[in-house]
Amino acid sequence: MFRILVLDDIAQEGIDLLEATKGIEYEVRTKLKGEELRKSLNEFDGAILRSGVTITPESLQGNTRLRALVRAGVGTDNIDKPAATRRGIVVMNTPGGNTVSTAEHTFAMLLALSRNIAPAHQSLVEGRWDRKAYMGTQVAGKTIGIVGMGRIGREVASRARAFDMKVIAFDPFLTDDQAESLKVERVDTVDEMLPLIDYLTVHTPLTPETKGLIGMAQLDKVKPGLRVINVARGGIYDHDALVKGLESGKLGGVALDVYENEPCTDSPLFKMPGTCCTPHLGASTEEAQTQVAVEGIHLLINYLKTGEIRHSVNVASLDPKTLDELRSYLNIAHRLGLLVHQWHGGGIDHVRLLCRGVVAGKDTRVLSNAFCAGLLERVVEDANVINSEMLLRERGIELTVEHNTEQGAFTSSITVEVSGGGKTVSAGAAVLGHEMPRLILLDGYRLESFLDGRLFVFAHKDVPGIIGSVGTIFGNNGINIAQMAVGREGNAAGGDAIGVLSLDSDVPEAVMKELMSIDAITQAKLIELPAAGELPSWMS
Ligand SMILES: NC(=O)C1=CN([C@@H]2O[C@H](COP(=O)(O)OP(=O)(O)OC[C@H]3O[C@@H](n4cnc5c(N)ncnc54)[C@H](O)[C@@H]3O)[C@@H](O)[C@H]2O)C=CC1
Ligand SMILES: O=C(O)C(=O)COP(=O)(O)O
Repeated sequence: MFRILVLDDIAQEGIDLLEATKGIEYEVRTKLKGEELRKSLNEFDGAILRSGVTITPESLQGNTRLRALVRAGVGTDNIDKPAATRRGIVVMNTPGGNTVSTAEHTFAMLLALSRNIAPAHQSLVEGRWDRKAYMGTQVAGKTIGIVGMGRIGREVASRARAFDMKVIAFDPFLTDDQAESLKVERVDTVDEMLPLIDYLTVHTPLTPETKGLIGMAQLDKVKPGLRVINVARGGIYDHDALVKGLESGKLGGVALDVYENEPCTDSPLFKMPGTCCTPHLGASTEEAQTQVAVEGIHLLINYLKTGEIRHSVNVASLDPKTLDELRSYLNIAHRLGLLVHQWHGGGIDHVRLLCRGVVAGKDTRVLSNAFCAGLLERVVEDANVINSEMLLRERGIELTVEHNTEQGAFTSSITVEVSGGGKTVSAGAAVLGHEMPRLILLDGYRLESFLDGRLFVFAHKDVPGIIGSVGTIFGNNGINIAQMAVGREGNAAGGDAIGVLSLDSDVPEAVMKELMSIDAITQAKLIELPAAGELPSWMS
């Protein structure tokens, strides 16, 4: 049974979906913050939220249960993503669901500003019939500047064109070809468009580059009377510059849907003429809310039940097809991580992963995540496929991933090498048949061994009788050997070799000592791997 927490008001259709899904329990707890939020998050496997709740590092402090946070909407700026990643929590959003509604709201604001809709309505509420005071401006023939030509920016552009407006756009990722096909004029900087435009609308996240995009300095560059609209994120326009711009007439109107601190009920702008403000309503339509709630709940349930990751903003996506194709390779990558961690046994500073054959052409980021999870799992509490690569890099461990799509002896194989403390160990694995993970390489020696359960690994001199001596000690102590593999240097006896025995039971300390006393053995270790067919919780 998975438990899901609904942290914000989401559409009933999303709640109905939770209700109808077997194996899911849910609770709605809105307006949570502080300690109450922290405690609640630790009682659930997944949570869904909108912009009404803020997930800080403190909200996730001590969390051992939560696996996924889904934003029913676009902006995930209210979720501390590094903190979530560190805790192994995948963060997903529903990017397309509210695009059209937000573009429509932008246009509603633009038209409301142009025709003084809000104050004119208010004048009637107050019993005044004053047509002269509310003379407007026609939008046809005017020029609009759009900063951010992503999903919403493009929808706004197409609506502006339908209103016979000229569109000038800035987005660092907008190419000339795209601009041509979108019928917009592309510019290289925001400053370039400022003297040319009658309206400015922004559709970017709040980033260090977009924060204060319109500030005091920009007021000197604008065409006087510019009307500005922000339905993206508070802070993109500098608040004081907006006030100053309206007072001086440099700005002819300000429409805001979003604020630096929300909820925001107290701003000098609300009372100024020439403004039109709404309380973050861009995505608040029945259509958008139904779509983001249903999609968000699907994302949560699919991740918890199958491991499928879509629209993640903090880890690589893992769609059902890729998950299916890679499942057995994720499994061996994870097992290799566990194996080399134990075989190396010391501090690691460099990790190398080589994907070879068919698998090298797939999404190897998830494979390296699975390997890193295995590598850290026994030393870092809660290391998993979501956070392990970040944890590895935070510990100053360098990770390199190489690909070679040429097939070797196997259709696909994964080889890993870890170094540190003057020691390097390596291991390779492949999947035989349908789902049989096999160790095919250890410290450069070719062999073929099981990659599960309890393994006794011993480096030794390839001299006659060594296998017999090891077998006798295990036999005398009632420890059954299920499978045995030996790899050695070249074809001749007498060199260095490595042996891997699969054991049916544990090896007591005293027996290990006895084994280590065999002269020809130079190094031996007992390695614990998941049982055959056992998958880590994040993959099952
Ligand atoms: N008011 C509301 O209720 C809603 C607000 N939003 C906000 O709208 C914004 C845009 O959403 P989408 O279009 O869906 O996102 P998107 O990711 O499709 O588009 C964002 C665009 O901004 C561009 N960009 C990033 N940095 C830039 C910069 N410094 N200068 C110019 N362009 C830059 C990106 O290249 C991208 O094309 C987001 O911040 C989102 O949170 C989204 C939905 C509802
Ligand atoms: O999707 C977004 O980024 C939004 O800003 C919409 O916010 P909301 O879900 O309406 O709180």
